[in-house]
Amino acid sequence: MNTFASLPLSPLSIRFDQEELTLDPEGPTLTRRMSDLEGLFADHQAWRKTVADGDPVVYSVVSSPVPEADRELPQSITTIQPGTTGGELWMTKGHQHPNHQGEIYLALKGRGGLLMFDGEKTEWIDMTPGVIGYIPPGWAHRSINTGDEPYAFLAVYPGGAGHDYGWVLENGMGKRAYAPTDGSDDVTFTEYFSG
Ligand SMILES: O=P(O)(O)OC[C@H]1O[C@H](O)[C@H](O)[C@@H](O)[C@@H]1O
Ligand SMILES: [Fe+2]
Repeated sequence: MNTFASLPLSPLSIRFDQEELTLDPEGPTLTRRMSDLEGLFADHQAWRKTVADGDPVVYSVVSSPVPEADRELPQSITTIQPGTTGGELWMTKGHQHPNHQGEIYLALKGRGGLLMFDGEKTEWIDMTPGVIGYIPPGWAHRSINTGDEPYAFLAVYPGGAGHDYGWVLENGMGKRAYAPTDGSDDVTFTEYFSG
């Protein structure tokens, strides 16, 4: 729940700035630095070094004022910076919705991937501007920047869906995505070992 939840609900026009990747009016925002992604990259030593070497911002999320409340339909723009840690592409923490509800993403800028895991199978969608990725109920989801500029996407999700980060720490995401080493554009995948 956020501080906007008590506002009266009325129809709302929200302006999206394609260059700045901002929303106006703006609701809650968050910034995740490398230190916020503890236990998620396979190479813990590389993760620790990146934290010690300046703890860069990995991604930020700006939301509209639509509250995360039951029956509401909030939306947010997530922008992931390009980079790798131990070869693994920079990514969101990833989460499961505790009460299994769907979500859609629309790629806006840059190049990325939508990795989904239902506890057994993984699915990957290449996200380039204009692609809508559908996350069915019960699939944990993580976004990954596969390019060399910021990757941004719009998310629209049920306000009561919630974010379960422990599920991903416990179950992983099935696969990990690494930058290509052969000069191609192809992401390399490895099986998930939480290490
Ligand atoms: O919550 P994370 O896994 O860190 O992902 C970052 C964000 O991605 C999308 O924008 C989702 O709709 C947000 O709800 C989520 O917070
Ligand atoms: Fe979600």
